[in-house]
Amino acid sequence: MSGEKEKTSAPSSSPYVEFCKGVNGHDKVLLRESRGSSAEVYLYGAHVTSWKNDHGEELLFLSSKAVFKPPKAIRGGIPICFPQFGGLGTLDQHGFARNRLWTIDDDPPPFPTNTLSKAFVDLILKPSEEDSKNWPHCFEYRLRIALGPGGDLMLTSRIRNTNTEGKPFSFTFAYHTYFSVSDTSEVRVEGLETLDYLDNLQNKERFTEQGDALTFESEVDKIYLSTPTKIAIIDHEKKRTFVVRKDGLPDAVVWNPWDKKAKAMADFGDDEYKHMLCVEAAAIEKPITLKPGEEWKGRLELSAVPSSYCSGQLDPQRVLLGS
Ligand SMILES: O=P(O)(O)OC[C@H]1O[C@H](O)[C@H](O)[C@@H](O)[C@@H]1O
Repeated sequence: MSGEKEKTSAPSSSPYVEFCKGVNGHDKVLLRESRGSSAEVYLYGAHVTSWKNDHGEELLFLSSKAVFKPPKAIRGGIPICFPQFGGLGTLDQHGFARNRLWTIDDDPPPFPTNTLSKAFVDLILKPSEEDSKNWPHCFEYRLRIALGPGGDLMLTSRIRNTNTEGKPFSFTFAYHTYFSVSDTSEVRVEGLETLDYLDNLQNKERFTEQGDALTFESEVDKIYLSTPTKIAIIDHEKKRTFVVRKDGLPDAVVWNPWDKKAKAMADFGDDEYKHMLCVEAAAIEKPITLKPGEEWKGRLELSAVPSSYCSGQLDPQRVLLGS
């Protein structure tokens, strides 16, 4: 019958997955694990904006000045940088995936995973007309965001070249994670010592990192190359260690804007640089090339474990070398 309102099949919520509205009415998905951990992701940018442990503590940094208004990307959480990291190409900074409205993928191809997580959502992005003008490639980008039984946050990207005329394409990529920290002066990063890096503050010149954990006293913007699958971010004050586990992502960007750049960013509080650190699992030095039909998978697994040197509960080296 004409005029009948078309029924949209709103996805059905469950105790583990709730579809709701967030800031400025943007569609948001809430993931909840049975022991109390939770995460939030906006369909805009497929952007994780919150990840809380089972005590309800927020583990990701989200700027108090974040603008939830397209085309601006949300400042904080885990922006998706695809199909271009930074200014390494002809597209806008970090590509367009973080500035697009993704949709729920209600019929994803089978997902080879060993997690029993019920708290997950599958999102999908395909190129718009506009995107195809600037980046003339056919792709399907499927992203699964899941909370593991222990509250770990897992992001799995599957990007397939769906081009039918035989054209391959290449891209660079990052999960641009903003970790919430007590104070940058209390933070050290283990796992990147002695590695080579490109310094974005020195014309991307290549250097070799010194031999012990990274500490922070000024602006840092470094692309570490061929990094281990595990990196530890130790917050001494909070007695908490973030463990970044990554697969298919050989590089890692470490970024803190510090005071001058913080003041220059309208969507970032002047003092917020003290309470965040970006450690971004990435594929930058060697762009990923896909032939038609080929699929790339990039996995990020974040966990937050109690760590206190005095109690000897956690030795970062054990975490890095352990399972
Ligand atoms: O402001 P954005 O476009 O989100 O970029 C924020 C930052 O992202 C990455 O960390 C880059 O290495 C930095 O050079 C850039 O400033």
